[in-house]
Amino acid sequence: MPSKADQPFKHIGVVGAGSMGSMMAFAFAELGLDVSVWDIEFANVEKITNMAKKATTSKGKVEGYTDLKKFTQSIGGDRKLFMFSITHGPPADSVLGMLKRDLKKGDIILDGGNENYRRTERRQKECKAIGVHWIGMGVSGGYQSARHGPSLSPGGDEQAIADVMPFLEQYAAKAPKDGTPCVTRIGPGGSGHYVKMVHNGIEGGMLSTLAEAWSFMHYGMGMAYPMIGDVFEQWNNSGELRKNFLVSIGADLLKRKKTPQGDEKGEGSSQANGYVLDDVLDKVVQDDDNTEGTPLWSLMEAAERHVSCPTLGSAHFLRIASGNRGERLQVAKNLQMPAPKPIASPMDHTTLIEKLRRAVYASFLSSFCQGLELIARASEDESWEINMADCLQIWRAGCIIESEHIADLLQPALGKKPVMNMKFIDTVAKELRDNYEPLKEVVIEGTKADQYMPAMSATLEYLKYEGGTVLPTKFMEAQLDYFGAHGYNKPGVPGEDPGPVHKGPHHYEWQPA
Ligand SMILES: NC(=O)C1=CN([C@@H]2O[C@H](COP(=O)(O)OP(=O)(O)OC[C@H]3O[C@@H](n4cnc5c(N)ncnc54)[C@H](OP(=O)(O)O)[C@@H]3O)[C@@H](O)[C@H]2O)C=CC1
Ligand SMILES: O=C(CO)[C@H](O)[C@H](O)COP(=O)(O)O
Repeated sequence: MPSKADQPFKHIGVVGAGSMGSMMAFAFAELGLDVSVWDIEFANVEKITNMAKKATTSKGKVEGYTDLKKFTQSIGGDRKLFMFSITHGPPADSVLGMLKRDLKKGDIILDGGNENYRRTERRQKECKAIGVHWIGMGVSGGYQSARHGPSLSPGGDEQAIADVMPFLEQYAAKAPKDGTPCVTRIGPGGSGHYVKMVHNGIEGGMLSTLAEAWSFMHYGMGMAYPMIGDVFEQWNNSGELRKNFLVSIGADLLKRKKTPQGDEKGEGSSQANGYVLDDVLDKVVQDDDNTEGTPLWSLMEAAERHVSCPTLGSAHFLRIASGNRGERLQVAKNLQMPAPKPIASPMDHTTLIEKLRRAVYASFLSSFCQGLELIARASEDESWEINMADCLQIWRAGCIIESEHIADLLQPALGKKPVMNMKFIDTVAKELRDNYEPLKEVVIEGTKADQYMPAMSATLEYLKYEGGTVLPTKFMEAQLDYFGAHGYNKPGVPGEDPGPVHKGPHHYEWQPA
């Protein structure tokens, strides 16, 4: 890892003092950089200025600005370095528009927001015209990692990224096994934001899977929160789900009791002895208010690039249905669906929990397979030459999808050449095959008890049809030919079975028009 002396930037401008931007500012100051922070809201700037007064570990200064010109002028050095951390889309465009007049040739802007890669590429072109480098950089791990070291996926100009790499390597999370910084140049253009988008798509599949497992244990097996927390803790300690970030925070979350004082803002305060989780409603709304877009973009990309990502898709549609609770409650009155009920399984408790663990693993691994296949497809289409093993390396720490066993399984099996279908890899296929039966049993038990299992059941179907040899699409293809003369291929005919992915030469006149 480079020393601080190799780091050419001594000052950085952070654009946006939200949850992420403010935490990044203090992390940079701790690394010894002077930090100027700009935010459109005076209250945000005031907050960060007050925090800076109390910060004891900062080696550099942290100063806040609402005046953009004063902000840029405050940043020292021949070349200015910025970190954008604001809401994607028009907000980021409008701030770049205002900032542009104060930028000079050679300046570098790292966009640490979750931005759509096409917009990133547009901004790269706009900035290139004035000699400025716009680097689309995924920053993963939420505000805690932003403060202590996230997983970073920069994409864009090779030299500009090489110039900031010593700084990024200092800032990034370090892989627990060997201390390697969880950052690498992903590739040109919008590839860095693309990889972060897919990271969040995988994250969506995993979040839904784990929520389904929690619900299965709580509503299906009658287990209290701390008991489920113990199960998650055991899962996280060893085996296929070991050192898994979402499983580990799940264990912590399930044991968090309310206290008379609550947190520093009084949230979670109660004189009674409940759990903080009791206060959380079943509404995920960030897709509705358009502040986040990554899982949605992942799905749009999957559909457009013809990559089958049903675990990510089902997870996302659950989220969408959850957001409009008002509508849902109205529908509930009409649909009269049975509520999840206790699971009446012949399996004993320990056996069922073990099957559930393996079902969760199958769904997690399938989420990775789907996401990685999307990266491989995009890398080929866009000529990005993404090293897929590098993606696993940067996901080893500091990020939400951190999963030690999955990284140990996938990283050695991947390399520079994109693997278009992860199930071609024998070790991956074996793991999926070995965990198919427990996944099936869990989905059956859950479905019989009206449990919610969108991601897990989508994974089950995915495993079946991805390697299926007698799919029902035989009948679908015939119907398509019946009403649309779409043409079909014939079984056993050389050049047709399996043949290329082309329209078949045969049409049967089922019903003359
Ligand atoms: N939270 C997370 O876990 C992660 C978030 N990200 C990404 O980081 C970025 C920041 O997220 P986060 O800190 O969570 O979000 P916050 O909502 O806390 O911060 C958003 C920032 O964007 C600013 N902003 C919004 N609209 C405008 C506008 N029109 N003009 C100028 N500034 C504007 C906000 O300013 P103000 O408050 O003054 O309106 C605020 O500083 C987003 O792109 C997000 O997708 C990436 C990884 C993880
Ligand atoms: O980027 C993130 C984590 O990786 C952020 O937490 C983001 O807010 C998650 O939102 P979404 O699920 O909508 O992507």
